[in-house]
Amino acid sequence: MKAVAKAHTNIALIKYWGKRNDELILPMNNSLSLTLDHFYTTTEVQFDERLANDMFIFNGEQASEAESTKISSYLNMVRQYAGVKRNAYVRSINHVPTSAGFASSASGFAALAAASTKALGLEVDKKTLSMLARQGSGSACRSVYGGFVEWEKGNSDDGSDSYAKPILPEAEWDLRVLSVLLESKAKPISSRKGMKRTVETSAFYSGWLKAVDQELAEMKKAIHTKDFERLGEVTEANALKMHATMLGSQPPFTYWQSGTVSVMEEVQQLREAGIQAYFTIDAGPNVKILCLPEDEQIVRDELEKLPAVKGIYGCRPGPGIEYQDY
Ligand SMILES: O=C(O)C[C@@](O)(CF)CCOP(=O)(O)OP(=O)(O)O
Repeated sequence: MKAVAKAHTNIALIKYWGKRNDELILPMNNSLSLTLDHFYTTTEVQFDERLANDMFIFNGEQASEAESTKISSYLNMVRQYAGVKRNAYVRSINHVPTSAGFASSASGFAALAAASTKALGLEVDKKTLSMLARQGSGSACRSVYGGFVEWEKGNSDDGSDSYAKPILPEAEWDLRVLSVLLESKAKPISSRKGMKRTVETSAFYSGWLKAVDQELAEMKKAIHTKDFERLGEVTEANALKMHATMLGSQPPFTYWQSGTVSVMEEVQQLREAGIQAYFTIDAGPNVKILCLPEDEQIVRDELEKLPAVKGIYGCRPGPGIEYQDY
């Protein structure tokens, strides 16, 4: 059987930063994200007993050795879950401007989880799909739903209570997320490595955990009351706390570059001029800016003046996983 699924990227507003179980990808804290419309992955999966081994075509090319190993071990987990041994043909296309600074692992593993289970004829509910996607990459579990989504960290050792749940559908609040692409020099430390070093060595990690639940509660209140100013304030404060934990790690590290800081300063100046713009930053130098639709153009105009800005991609709240006919 063959199946095709489409999953969108998401941007965390309350960050997932730190695991309590590396193997099952179980987080230390709850996180909350917004699924985006523009950036997505479409993945086709076909299981066929005639295949001698798994085959991957990624963005039209044979996947690298490292990529193939990663996907194959993920498919082994799905095969074990389904009780089958057949190999698979996987064709994935990332509609994410490769350098846009949006990690495509979230949309990639969400689409792979959906297409592989569907290709095996499994009817999995969204909770199960979220738990399967989580085992590919933590943030992928949130892309199962559209709009605002919370990832419940869970407390069990087997991860059976660690999955995403919808908070507010994408059609309910029309915001903008501008992904600002900066000239990035060094290859940042991967989020997986970065969070591991932080959990194991950071002098500030306990402060992160102490603050995050309160910030999450404040953000959920801001979403339910559509208080954009509060949403932005909490988003920015949470991102800064996450990045502060890295500065307290051994050895210390940061993803920020001079261009990152120049965008942060511009956002502060926009607010002083009365424009409601707020930033968040993930495991890389690029910055994502939250603003209201009516302010998108002025925010773009000001950011484009910055020498470090190489591109700006505008996104709106996007949908959850979709299966495609073929
Ligand atoms: O997205 C967020 O909540 C915050 C971050 O982007 C901050 F940078 C981390 C995402 O980590 P991910 O790539 O999911 O890690 P994995 O589970 O080790 O694969």
